[in-house]
Amino acid sequence: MENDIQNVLFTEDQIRHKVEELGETISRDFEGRNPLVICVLKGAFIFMADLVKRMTIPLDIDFMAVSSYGQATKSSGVVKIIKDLDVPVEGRNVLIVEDIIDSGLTLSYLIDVLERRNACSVSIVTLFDKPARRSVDLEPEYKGFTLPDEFIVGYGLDFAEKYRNLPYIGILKPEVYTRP
Ligand SMILES: O=P(O)(O)OC[C@H]1O[C@H](OP(=O)(O)OP(=O)(O)O)[C@H](O)[C@@H]1O
Ligand code: HPA
Ligand SMILES: [Mg+2]
Repeated sequence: MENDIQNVLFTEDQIRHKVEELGETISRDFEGRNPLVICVLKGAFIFMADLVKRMTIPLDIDFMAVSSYGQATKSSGVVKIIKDLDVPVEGRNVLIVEDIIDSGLTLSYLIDVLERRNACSVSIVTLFDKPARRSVDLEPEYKGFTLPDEFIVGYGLDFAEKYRNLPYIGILKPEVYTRP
C-alpha cells in the first residue's frame, strides 16, 4: 500500500491539530443548538469520529451513504443515496461532515435533499477542499485544508475502495490509477 504513495501531503499530526481547531470552533458556534451531525459515508467516517470527540456540546449523530465516484477519479455526476438517515431532519440544525469537496455535486445534492425535508439550518464542515475542480457554486462554512488539483487517499478517502486506512493523506502515484 505504502509503495503506491508518491508523497505524504498531510501527516497525522497536522490532521489532528486541524481537527481539534475545527471541533473547538464548531462547538462555540453550535452552543445551545443541539446539532444533528451527519456523516457522509464512507469517506468521512474517520474525520467524523475524530471531530465529534473534539466537540464539547450535546449533539446527535446520524449517517448517510452516497456515492458518485465508483472506481473512478472523476465524479460520475450522478449521486446515489445508498443509505438514508434514520431520523427526521425537520426543524433541526444540521451539520454535514464531509471528507472532501471536489466538484461539489455530492454536497449540493445533499443540501437540496435536507432543505426539502425542512431542516432549520444546514451547515457544512469539510476537512479538504479542492476549489479548482468545483462545477457548482458551493462554499463550506468550515474547512480544514485547501488542496491542489490532485487525487488524494488516506484518512477515510479511497481510490477504488482501497487506502482508506492510511493514517495520513497521500498523493497516489499516477501509474496506480492508470493500471489496467
Ligand atoms: O464534490 P464531489 O465531486 O461530489 O466529491 C466529493 C465526494 O466524493 C467522495 O465520495 P465517493 O462518491 O467517492 O464515495 P465514498 O465516500 O464512499 O468514497 C467524497 O467522499 C465526497 O463525498
Ligand atoms: O481526491 C479525492 N480522493 C478520494 N476521493 C475523492 N472524491 C473526490 N475527490 C477525491
Ligand atoms: Mg470514494
